[in-house]
Amino acid sequence: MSTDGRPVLEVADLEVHYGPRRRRRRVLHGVSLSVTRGETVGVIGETGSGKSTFARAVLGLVRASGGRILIDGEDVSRYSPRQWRALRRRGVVQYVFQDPLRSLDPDLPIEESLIEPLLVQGVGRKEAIERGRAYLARVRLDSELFGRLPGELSGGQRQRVAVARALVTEPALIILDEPVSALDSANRVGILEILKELRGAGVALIFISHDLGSVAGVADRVAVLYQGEFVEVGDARAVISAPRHPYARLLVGSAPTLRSVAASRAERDALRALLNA
Ligand SMILES: Nc1ncnc2c1ncn2[C@@H]1O[C@H](COP(=O)(O)OP(=O)(O)OP(=O)(O)O)[C@@H](O)[C@H]1O
Repeated sequence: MSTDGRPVLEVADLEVHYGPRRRRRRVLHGVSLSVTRGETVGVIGETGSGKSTFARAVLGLVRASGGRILIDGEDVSRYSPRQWRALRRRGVVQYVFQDPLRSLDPDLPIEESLIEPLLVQGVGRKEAIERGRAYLARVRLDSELFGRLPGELSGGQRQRVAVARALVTEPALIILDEPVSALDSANRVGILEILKELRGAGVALIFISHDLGSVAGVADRVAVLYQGEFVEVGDARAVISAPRHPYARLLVGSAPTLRSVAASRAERDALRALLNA
């Protein structure tokens, strides 16, 4: 891991509410997290705990009702929707969703999808293609697939393209919201390996999942979200081997990917190898 200790993301006392005034409901409460360059932080929690809301707030897709968000040193807390759009377009912060079709234009060949953010940034087409291809190779996508439409790829291949697309602008921070949840076990392990490799590249990653097993081998630190609050944040190995908060203990004790009979032996072995590497 290469980290210079400088926070790429600083979130302090974040509050998010949903709903109109009288039925206003608090979904995130006093959430604080800081992520440094080259660091991967896993955010885990059960369904409805507020994981996606956290991601959406950091991407400016939902408005925070309180607290502060600093991205690469810039206070974005009071940004207007237009400023947020400009920030996302600059490619400083990128995202990968569970369903890669959400981040890829179904009518654009994948190579075009990949170079689009670079063209928006003013990079010339020739250089954009070169850089795009380099990232597709990095996520181990066969060059004969570059001209295909997203619908002509498998789910795992599409997710590799989405990861390459997130990387191509060399962002400071990538937020991955359940990036492997929809994949079969072979593709899941493939994407986890790629994410692990990224740790050495200086990019900060936030890896959101309900599944501790997926996060375990990739994250340096783990933050456990419970009913809209981080109840435990710490070194991944420490949280996994000796969780302190009762809810974290429950999560660790029932981590499905590491324990369930539904997970194949090959998947469990591969995850253990990642965990021990
Ligand atoms: N746009 C919205 N308007 C109102 N309530 C919402 C909205 N989006 C999410 N919620 C509610 O906020 C809470 C947190 O949702 P969120 O999607 O952040 O949870 P999550 O931890 O990502 O869950 P999952 O793992 O199922 O995706 C849930 O109770 C959800 O119903």
